[in-house]
Amino acid sequence: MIFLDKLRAAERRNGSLLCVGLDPEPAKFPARLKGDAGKIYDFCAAIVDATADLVIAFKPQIAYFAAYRAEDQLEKLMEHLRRNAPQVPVILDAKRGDIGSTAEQYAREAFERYGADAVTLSPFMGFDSVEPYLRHEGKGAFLLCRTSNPGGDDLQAQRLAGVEGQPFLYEHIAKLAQGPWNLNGQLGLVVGATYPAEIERVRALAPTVPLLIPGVGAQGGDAVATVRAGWRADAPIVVNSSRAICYASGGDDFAQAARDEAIRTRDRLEQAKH
Ligand SMILES: O=c1ccn([C@@H]2O[C@H](COP(=O)(O)O)[C@@H](O)[C@H]2O)c(=O)[nH]1
Repeated sequence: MIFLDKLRAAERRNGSLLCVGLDPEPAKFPARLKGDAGKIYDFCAAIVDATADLVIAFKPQIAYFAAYRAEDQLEKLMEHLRRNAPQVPVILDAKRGDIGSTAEQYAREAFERYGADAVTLSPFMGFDSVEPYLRHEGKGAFLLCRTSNPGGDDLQAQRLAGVEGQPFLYEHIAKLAQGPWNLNGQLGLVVGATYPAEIERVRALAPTVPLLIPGVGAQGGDAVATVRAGWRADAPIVVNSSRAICYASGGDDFAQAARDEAIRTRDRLEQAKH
C-alpha cells in the first residue's frame, strides 16, 4: 500500500494522530537494561508492542541507533514492525540532504535496507537532492519546513527577496511541497508543535499534504493548538512524541507507562478535533 493510504488507514483504524518516536538512549533505560546498548532493540520492541494499537505511525530517529553502532538493531526493529504492526507506517527520521548521486544511496538505505514507508529530508540543497527519493514508488518524504527548535528561525524565518511576495523561507518550502516538487503525491512537511501559528500558515499554503509535527511532550508544544492549526479531515497530521512516551517511567513498568502516556496523548489529540 502506498504511504499516504497506509497513513490514512492507520489513522482510521487506531483513531489516532499520535506518532510514537523511538529515540533509544541506553542511559535512560530501566535498571535491568540500563547502559546496555545491546538492549536497544529489546527496549524499542517493548514500546512498539505496548503502543501499536494507539498510533498513526512510528518514527525511529536514526541517530540514536547509529551513535551506538546499533544499525543492526534498527534493521531487526524494522522487521519486528513489519511482522507485528504491519498496518502502522514507519517514518525513518534521518533528515538527509545531499547531491543526487549520494541521495540515491540514502534513499536505498531508508527504503531498501530499512524498509521505511517514509523518510525525513532537508530541502536545503534543492529539488535534485529530493527527487531520488520520489522515484521509490509509493514511498513518502517529509521536508523540514518550520522545525520545532528555537534556532529554526535563523534561516526558516528569513524572507526570500528574490521570490514574488518575499515569503519566509518556510512558506516557500510549503508551497513547493504542495505544488511543483510533489511529483508522486507523497510529499509532506515537518512543522514544530512549538509554533502553532506557523502550523496554521503552512496548512493554508499546503492544504492537502501530510504534516509531521514533533514537539509535543518533552518540548512543551501545545497538543490542542497543534490539532486546531493543522488537522483537516482530508489532510493527515502525524503528531510525534518521543521522550515523554519512551521514558514515561524509568522502572520495569516502562512499557505499561509508555502505553498509559500514549493513551493520554492520543485522547488529547482526538478531543481537540471537535
Ligand atoms: O523539527 C523537528 C524535527 C524533528 N524532531 C525530532 O522529533 C523527535 C522529538 O523528540 P521529543 O522527545 O518528543 O522532543 C526527535 O527525534 C527529534 O530529532 C524534532 O524534535 N523537531
